[in-house]
Order: sequence, then C-alpha cells, then structure tokens
Amino acid sequence: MELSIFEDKRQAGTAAAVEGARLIREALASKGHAAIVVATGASQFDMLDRLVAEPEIDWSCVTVFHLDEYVGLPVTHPASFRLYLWQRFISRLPLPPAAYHFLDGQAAPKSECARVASLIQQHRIDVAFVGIGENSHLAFNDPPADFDTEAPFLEVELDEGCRLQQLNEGWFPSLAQVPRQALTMSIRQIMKSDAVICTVPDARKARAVRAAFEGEVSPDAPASILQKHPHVQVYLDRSAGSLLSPATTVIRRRDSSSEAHEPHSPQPNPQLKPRSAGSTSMTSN
Ligand SMILES: N[C@@H]1[C@@H](O)[C@H](O)[C@@H](COP(=O)(O)O)O[C@@H]1O
Repeated sequence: MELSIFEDKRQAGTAAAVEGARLIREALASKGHAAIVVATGASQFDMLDRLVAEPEIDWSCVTVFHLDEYVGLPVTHPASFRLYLWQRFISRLPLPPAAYHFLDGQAAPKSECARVASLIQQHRIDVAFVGIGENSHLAFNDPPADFDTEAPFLEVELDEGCRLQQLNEGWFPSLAQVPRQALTMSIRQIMKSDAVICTVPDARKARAVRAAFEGEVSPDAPASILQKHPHVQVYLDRSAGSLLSPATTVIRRRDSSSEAHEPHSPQPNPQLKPRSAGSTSMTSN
C-alpha cells in the first residue's frame, strides 16, 4: 500500500486522477481496452474534475462500472449517484465510454444485482476509484462488512453513521429522507480490481483513515481490507491524515522499501510537513 499525504484536497484529488489515468492508459496500451469502477460523494469531486481533463485516454475503449447506489431513489433526486456520475463524469468525457454500467436503484434490488453481476463478471477491472466513509465503509459496505460473499453486488442496510454522513454532506434535507437500503459492489469484487485508487480528504475522515490503514483488518473497519490488496494507492489531504501515527508511518515506509531506499522525505513526521511539491509518500505491504 502506498499512502500519499497532500497539503489540500485539490492536490490529493489531482494526484489520484493523474495516477488513475496513467493506469488506464497502461491498460489501453497493453489490451486495447480498460475497465474501471467509479465512486461518488464529496471525496471524488477533485479527482473526477481532473480525470475528465486527462489527455490521451481513448474513453471509447473504456468500460465504466458504478460502485453503489441508493435503493428507491429516482435519478432526478439531487443525491442520486447516477445523476452525480452523469453530471460529474460521463457527460464531461470528451468521448462516450465503451459502456457505462450504472446501478438502477429503482429496479428490483435482487434482479439489479444479478444484472450488473453478469456484466462485471465479463471484465477484469483495471482500476477502482473509491473513497471511504466516516464509518470506514468501502462503497456502501457498512460495518460489520461481509468480507466473504462471492456475489459481486449486494443489497445492504445502511447504518445510522452512514446515513448521518449523507445528511451532513447536504445531499438530503432530513435523516428521515436518507434511504435505509442501498446496492453496493461487494468487498470481494472491489478487491478483485488490479489497482485501487482511494481518495480521502477532510478532517471528518481522520478517524476512519486511522482505523482503515493503521488498525487491524476487520469487518468493523471495512476499508481496512485494503491493507490486503497488492496495489492500493491512498491519497489523503493533511486533515484526513492528521491522526496517523508518525511512528507507524515511518515503520511502514521502512517495511516497504528495501534498506537501500531512502524515504521520500527526511522529515520525521512527514504528514505534518508536506513537501513543497505537495505530498509525502509512505508505503507498506
Ligand atoms: N457510498 C459512497 C461511496 O461511493 C463513496 O466513495 C464513499 C465516501 O463518501 P464521500 O465521498 O461522500 O465522503 O461513501 C459514499 O457514501
């Protein structure tokens, strides 16, 4: 795992998009096509802004899968993830993608999960762009998350912490209006992606970041499963990384790089002193 901490969320999102775009180009160059997963929410604003502007990606050869969606929410609702992805991503691409497999929250959940499962099973996902929730959820897999199910998509109950986050981010006028169920890509399906780009800004995510990247791998901190993935890059802003232990991050950097490699920055507490280029990086296995 590689964690990079940036001065602000704009820089973190930009760096995540640049790396994601590089991986997409690499897949296009080697296979002639690529398949990606895109997330929604405030954490993806800056990343998507930059991704749509990245040059030299033939989007007509890229298949896009949608990470999660509320059950029952019409596409016209301001909190609809389909609406979000259309407005912030799909409609802004210079070319339509090869396919855009959105999740229809108004379809019958079981058959919708089966429909999208049959589509994603035909693809190897090159890059999954994800965020994590204030409760450390990954997609809509709230704690305790199901780490074992083989189904690519699930219907899940949303916990109160997750629903409160959606309310506090301003997507809904009241908690009562935040749906109680959602469709989500499963943990196992996310983990099948060749690479995961995880973008997490804001102080309100600091505890979740610490639980996910310094804590035990546990269904109680669903995003902690990313510690087991061989190719995860995490992009934090300073405030999201503010609770990471300097000692742990230094150890992680030493663990990951060979003895011959110097850390990227000589600062003993890198996340508190980002480099002038805007980032410090730490890697772990
Ligand atoms: N279900 C969505 C995910 O698609 C998102 O990546 C994650 C982080 O949320 P946010 O970006 O709003 O902080 O949880 C949201 O609730």
